[in-house]
Amino acid sequence: AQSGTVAADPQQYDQAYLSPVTIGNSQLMLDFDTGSADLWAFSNETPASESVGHAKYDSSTGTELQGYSWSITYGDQSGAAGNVYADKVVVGGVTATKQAVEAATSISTSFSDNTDSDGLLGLAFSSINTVTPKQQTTFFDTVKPTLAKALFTCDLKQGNAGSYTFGYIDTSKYTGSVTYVPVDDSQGFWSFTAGGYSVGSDNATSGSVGVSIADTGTSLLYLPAAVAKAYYAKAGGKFDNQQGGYTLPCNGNAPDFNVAIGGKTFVVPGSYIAYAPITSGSQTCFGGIQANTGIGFNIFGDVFLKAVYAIFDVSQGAPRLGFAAQ
Ligand SMILES: O=C([C@@H]1CCCNC1)N1CCCCC1
Repeated sequence: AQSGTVAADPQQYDQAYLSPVTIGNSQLMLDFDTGSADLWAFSNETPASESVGHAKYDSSTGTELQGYSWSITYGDQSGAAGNVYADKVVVGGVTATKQAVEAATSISTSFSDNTDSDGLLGLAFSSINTVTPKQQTTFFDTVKPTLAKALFTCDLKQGNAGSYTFGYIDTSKYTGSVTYVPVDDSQGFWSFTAGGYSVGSDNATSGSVGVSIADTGTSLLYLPAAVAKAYYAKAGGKFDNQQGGYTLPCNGNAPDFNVAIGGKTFVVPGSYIAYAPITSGSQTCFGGIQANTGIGFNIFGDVFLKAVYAIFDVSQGAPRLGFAAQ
């Protein structure tokens, strides 16, 4: 049975985390994304003008799936599209001998401009994979039958390299016990329900955060508008239309955000929520907590995930998420 671990290296401000992946004879840095289900990469089929500074998948090592294509648009309206190959994919020593690899023939500017990332490796449920005419499986679903345990874990860190594991839980990576909650995979996401919250030392959790997805590919923590408002009222922040979200002082006094999941309270340090100066050198920071307006559910992105050890587990049949303090 297979198991393995791979580094998750943070970009500036932990905007995304990139991991080395070997596809055929190509080595690329991919953004592991539990909020989508396509493995796509810059490739020899991507226009040179769109792939400056990127490592590319050389599809000559793959077997083209004739007549297959893919096209994905993300929540921020970025996207990509192209052709499909079956090829060998190795992640941290775990091998998928025939993984659907989606070679990009067109890519939106936000991906072309981010030269740290050579593509995405989707880890949501394969039910939202975009390949047509025959939907393909994610890397995790492809290797799942061969894994020691049908699970993967995520250990992201603030400003430091973290890791993903496949097939095993690294008990040295967390403190205390793991709290498991049921996952509703009906929309293709790792969706769970979060409970009460509190701000700072005020430990009387109140309200209910509600339906949320765990999304390693999203930088921030998107919460109900009322919760975001309550946080920034205590943090001395404000909604800044010009910045397109809440901002707050970078002065190190941002309060923690506490949220109950499965009856256990998890703490997001205030230092994670004073996310980044709005412009270099500014004393005003863009907030790591923002309102989920227009999304319809909460997104527990990297601002939350780097505060915990997370286990994405289908070993029990029904999918579940495990969270532990780190
Ligand atoms: O496009 C996304 C995200 C974008 C960032 C990377 N993860 C996937 N979605 C998740 C939230 C609901 C809408 C779709």
